[in-house]
Amino acid sequence: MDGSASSTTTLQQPGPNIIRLQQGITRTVKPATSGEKSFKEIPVLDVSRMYSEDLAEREKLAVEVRDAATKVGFMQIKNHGVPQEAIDAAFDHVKEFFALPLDAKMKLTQHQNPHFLGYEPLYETNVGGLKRGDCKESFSFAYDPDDDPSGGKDMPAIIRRVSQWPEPSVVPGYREALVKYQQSLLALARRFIRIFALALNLPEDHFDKMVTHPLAGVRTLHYPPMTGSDDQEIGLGAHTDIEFFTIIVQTINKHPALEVLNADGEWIKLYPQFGCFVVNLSDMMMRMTNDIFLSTVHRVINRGETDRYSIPFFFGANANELIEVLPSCTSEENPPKYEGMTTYDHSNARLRIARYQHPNAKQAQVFLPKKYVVRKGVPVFPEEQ
Ligand SMILES: O=C(O)CCC(=O)C(=O)O
Ligand SMILES: [Fe+2]
Repeated sequence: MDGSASSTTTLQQPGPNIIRLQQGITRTVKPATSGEKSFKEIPVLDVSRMYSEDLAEREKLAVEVRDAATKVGFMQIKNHGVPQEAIDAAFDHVKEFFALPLDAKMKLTQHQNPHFLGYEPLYETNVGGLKRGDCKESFSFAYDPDDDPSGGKDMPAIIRRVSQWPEPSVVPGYREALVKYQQSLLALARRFIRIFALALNLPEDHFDKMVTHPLAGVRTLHYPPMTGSDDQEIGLGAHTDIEFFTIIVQTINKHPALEVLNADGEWIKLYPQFGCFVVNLSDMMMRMTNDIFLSTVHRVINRGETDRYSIPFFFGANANELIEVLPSCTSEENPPKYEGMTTYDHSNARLRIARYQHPNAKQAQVFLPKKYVVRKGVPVFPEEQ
């Protein structure tokens, strides 16, 4: 699904400090040498200032975001403006859905959807290359321009992803509650990306035209308590996410479950605070910023006896947008490390590797035809029109 966990993989270690993830991505985790200590906790930011009329307030927040983005790649955000009722309603319906018998859920299997949308049962992915794999089940749905009151109009049909939903009688109100939650998160993400623009020394509206029909998919997740006493399963193995950033809400259980890898190779537990979202930067953000902003490796382990639920919202640019390294992130000593790439090509490649059991994963990759590629809404290859 859009921007979802790259369900990456295997912690093989070719060298003592190199983590090799499934997509051929490696992360070097080495003790910080610059005198600056690697992070030991995840910062909490009060983001109410993004709604301030006062630019100076928004800029102060941008400084904090830049600090978290360059040092940690993760943050918790409080006072984000999403009503608690929308969150509660989403969780109520998510719990009801996952409590259905397996055959009812399998009617929505991702294998019958070309865009990897729908239901994925326990152990379908195996991010860590373990004997049993990832002890989680999920349901994913995509951005639908018809549900977006503030955008969607210029979305080419070729990049539209159609979701599958349960019949309304199966879990009454499921689709409505989740789409409502998605809309709230979309509004939040469009606001928050303006703070990222400031944090990157860009005009505040720099990204606005790039997120008019964005990747804004949602994945609902259920992690039952892990059963095995061995270490042959995990909730979700170590990976990085795909798009610009992910916004996660989670049930708060006795044992924290989400863990974030620091530069010393230590797994730092994220203690979720009530009323906060977790925001983690993802690979397209890291690529666009020439590795200045970090897309940090993370994993989930559900210890204890309680079921855990979480709802990540994956936010990326319009799929037909060409993403290039930002000039504000380069210099003579630090030239661009990456070529431009559309969000479409980037995400599809990643999803296919992660969902290796999906029938489409084996077909040759399809790239977005050049005539659809835009830079802030303007065709990049007008001669192809
Ligand atoms: O369940 C969580 O808290 C995190 C899930 C996650 O990392 C993902 O879906 O990419
Ligand atoms: Fe993730």
